[in-house]
This record gives sequence, C-alpha cells and structure tokens, in this order.
Amino acid sequence: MRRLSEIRGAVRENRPLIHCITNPISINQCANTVLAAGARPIMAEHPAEVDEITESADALVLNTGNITDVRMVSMEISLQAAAREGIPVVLDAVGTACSGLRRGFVLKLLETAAPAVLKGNYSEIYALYHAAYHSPGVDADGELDEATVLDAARELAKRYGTVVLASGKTDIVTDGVKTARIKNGTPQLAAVTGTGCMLGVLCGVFLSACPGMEAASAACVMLGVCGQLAETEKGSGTFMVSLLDALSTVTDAQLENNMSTEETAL
Ligand SMILES: Nc1ncnc2c1ncn2[C@@H]1O[C@H](COP(=O)(O)OP(=O)(O)OP(=O)(O)O)[C@@H](O)[C@H]1O
Ligand SMILES: Cc1ncsc1CCO
Repeated sequence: MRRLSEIRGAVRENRPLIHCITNPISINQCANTVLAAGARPIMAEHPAEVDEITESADALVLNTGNITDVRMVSMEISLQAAAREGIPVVLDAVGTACSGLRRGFVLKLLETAAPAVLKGNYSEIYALYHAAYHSPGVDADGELDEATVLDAARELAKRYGTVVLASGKTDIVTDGVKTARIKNGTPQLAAVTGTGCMLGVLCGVFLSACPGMEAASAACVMLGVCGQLAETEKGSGTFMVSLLDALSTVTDAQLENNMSTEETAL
C-alpha cells in the first residue's frame, strides 16, 4: 500500500469535495468523518441539482441504507454524471442482504457504470453474489466466514471490474487478483450504528487521492485504528465521540504503529 501518510497529506492539501447521497440515520456522522479526514462533504440529494453537484466533486459516495424513490433517481443521475466526468465512485450496498429492492437496485447501478469501490459488510457482499441468500436487518450475519466472503468478493470484483471491500472483524479488499486483509478494529465499531457508512465515506475521501485498492485499504486502516484508539468502557455515546476525536487527531505515526494488514496476490 502506498504510504498512508502520503495519501492523507494529499487529502489535507487538496481538500477534496466529497458528494454523498446517503441515509438520514448516519448522515451527520458521515459529514463529520469527511471533515475529520481533511476533506469537504456535500450531502445533496435533490434530483434537480445532483448532476451539477457531482460534476464539481472529487468523489461520489452512493449509500443505499435508506433508499426512497427520490434518492434512487438522484443516485442514477449522479452515477451517470460521475461516469461522464471520470469522477471516482464508492457504491455502499447497505441492506442488500435484507431487501430485494435494494439488491436489484445495486445490481442495476453496477451494470450502469462500475464504481471504483463496491462496499458492504460480509452479508451485503455475499448477497450480491448469491441471489438466494437472505439475512434480516442491516448488520452482518455472524455465520458467514471470511473464506466464503473472500470468494464472493473476488468473483464480484472480476465480474464488474471493480475493487470490492467487505467489512467485518477482518476487512477484505480485493480487485479479484490482489487481496488485502485489514485486521484493525474493535467490536465497539459494530456496537454503534453507521460505522460502515463512515468507512464508505472515508473510501470516497481517499479515492480522490489514489486508486481503489489503496483507497479502500487506507480507509479500513484509518477507521480500524481510530476505533482501537477510541475504545472505552463508558459506553456507546462516549465511544462515538471518541471515534470522531480520533479521526480528526490521529497521527501518521499512530496509524503506522497500529496498522495490521496482510497483502496477497493470487
Ligand atoms: N468484531 C469486530 N472486530 C473489530 N472490528 C470490527 C468488528 N466488526 C466490525 N468491525 C469494524 O467496524 C467497521 C464497520 O464494519 P461493519 O461490517 O460493522 O459495517 P456495517 O455492518 O456496514 O455497519 P453499519 O451498518 O452500522 O454502518 C469496520 O471498520 C470493521 O472493520
Ligand atoms: C440502522 C440503519 N438502517 C438503515 S441504514 C442504517 C445505518 C447503518 O447502516
């Protein structure tokens, strides 16, 4: 992986604009995550303005956590604008394991234009590969093992010509040939809502500075290490505040010293 310090330095210098069409559950913590990383968020979603806004952005993040008719139209318009202008896209496939509507919509977007990064938790990525798989809710099904998800992620990466990020206890990032496993993190990240969405916007931030494999791996290291630094016995509220504190204050040395990654080429 290119040095995380170089990627972060480029972000802080360029202050990229990150257009996010996302869900109201985690929208505020996502905007703050983008700011903490040194970039600028814009969370616009009106269909009549998103073409213009995507056109002026440095990366686009589409998150299906709370799709509505309006957001679906806006995401299609923005995806077309990004493809036309060569703007990198993260497609965060939230809820694809629990809803046929979302699954069909994400597959349609994937056919329209390959995103730089296709992201989801283990269940969401597996559901995009295996049509019959279903799991209730937006959290990952604890029964899915890493090897099974890695196979699905590799196949999806090859099929759509994208980088796939499957998040979980060990995050998997693959382009279908090379694979990175990031072992940073804490179970507290899964005990508060929206940390997967935060991971998605961090991918968008880093995509403005480097290609998909590096951007997705850097995002996993950043969120995972900051989660470790934020660990607390006080509870979920304090953890979320400490996580944002860590995202905005973490040093390159802390990231280098705490990162736990393995890279393999098939
Ligand atoms: N058991 C765990 N141990 C360590 N880190 C974890 C664990 N579970 C999840 N994480 C980390 O939490 C972050 C979010 O991943 P997760 O797979 O929980 O997302 P998600 O299910 O999409 O979350 P949400 O739906 O709440 O946005 C990632 O950085 C991941 O590495
Ligand atoms: C709880 C929840 N429901 C839809 S999106 C979301 C935030 C985490 O994905």
